[in-house]
Amino acid sequence: MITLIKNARIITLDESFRIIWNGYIVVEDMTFTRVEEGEPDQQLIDVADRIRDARGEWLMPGLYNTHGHAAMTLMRGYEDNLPLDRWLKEKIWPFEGQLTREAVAAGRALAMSEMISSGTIGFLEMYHLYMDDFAEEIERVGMRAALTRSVIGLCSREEQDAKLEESASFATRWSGAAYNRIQTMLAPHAPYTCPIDYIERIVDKAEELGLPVHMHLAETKKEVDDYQKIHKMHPLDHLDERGLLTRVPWLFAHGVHLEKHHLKRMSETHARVSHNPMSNLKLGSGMAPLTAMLDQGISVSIGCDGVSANNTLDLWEELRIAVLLQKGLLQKADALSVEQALRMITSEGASALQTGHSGMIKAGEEADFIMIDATSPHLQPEQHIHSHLVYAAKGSDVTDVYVQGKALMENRELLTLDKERTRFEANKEFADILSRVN
Ligand SMILES: CSC[C@H]1O[C@@H](n2cnc3c(O)ncnc32)[C@H](O)[C@@H]1O
Ligand SMILES: [Zn+2]
Repeated sequence: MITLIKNARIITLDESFRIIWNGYIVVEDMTFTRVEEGEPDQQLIDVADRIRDARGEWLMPGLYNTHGHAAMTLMRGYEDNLPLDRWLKEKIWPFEGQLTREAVAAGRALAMSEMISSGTIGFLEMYHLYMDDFAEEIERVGMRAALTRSVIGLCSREEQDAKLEESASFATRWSGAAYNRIQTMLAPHAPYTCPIDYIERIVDKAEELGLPVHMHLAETKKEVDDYQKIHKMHPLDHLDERGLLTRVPWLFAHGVHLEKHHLKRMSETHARVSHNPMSNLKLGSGMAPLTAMLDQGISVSIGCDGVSANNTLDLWEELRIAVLLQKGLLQKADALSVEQALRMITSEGASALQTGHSGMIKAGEEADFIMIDATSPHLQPEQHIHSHLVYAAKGSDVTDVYVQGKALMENRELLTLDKERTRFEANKEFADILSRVN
């Protein structure tokens, strides 16, 4: 199957960061075979099975959301004013205790629907319920994902081991599935819910299986202060003292309360960070030192976290708040470039998920791309497209989403999810749980 899309503005976000102002792409099965400037020749037109005129729409890499809990879309607006520890203990965990298999599925369908609609093609999922169901659904829907069956270790040694075993067997089962669109990691929830010995056993297992490890880290000051009182050190120093930072590739979520020496160590050990500014603001957790992380050479990508702490899965909004926060906080108008910003939601996100995609538009790469309606007033004049993507674009500007050459959305219509049914199920399941939890 050969698809030709012509008359597109191609925002490659490749190593050269070039824009092809009028060009075309050729997709053969799952792969870009040509990404070129100008008009396609007649020979190409003759062999193409499908030709589409993009009429100047912008064509760019899909976005990556590198930390989240998809089922939590069901809890959108459920609690807006509590800090993390009280939010978890008083609201989230009791609600999650009531989640049925159907409710989890409804929340996840809603999350995927929201992500695809706004141009996100890949995401990291950290959760503990019905992960096989989710993997099967992602395979069917066509997104990319790094999946973790996460564990909380506040239980007996036997229970900890059983959870780790379940986590590892899930990871082994799904690693590389769906033509490599699905990858897996192990994921202790956080240092305050997983004793260090347990984290060490998780790292042992990850090392044995060749998997990365994902964990919430230093999200709130309270959590770090409490940890210091008990262990006399910061959680990251504790991981380092045990030699755990160098044994596996780490992807930490948050990293709000870190000192300079932590950033240096993270850089030295190639730890990655998923920066979640909206969640950190909404839960009153603070603001992560994003610019300092980038200055240290740390690979930083962006995550929306659970919707109940955000309250959307719109990565455009998330990126904008990330950039503006740094500028305001540092009183530095050039704190971050648009190139650094866009890489965080594309190539850095792709590398964090480890699905083997570069997150760039180029020949030879798997054909993942999104298209953006460039006719809206807020994207004019069109000259500074990179700037518009960071400072003006919205999720609703995205019209088309393709992964491995397959359309997940065309002309704003979702093709692998039923939007109306998803909406209905989410409302039904939320109402059902609410009647039991309150
Ligand atoms: C078992 S991992 C999934 C678990 O994590 C909880 N959670 C959601 N958001 C956050 C956050 O920002 N920090 C810490 N924990 C969080 C939630 O209960 C999920 O079920
Ligand atoms: Zn989280």
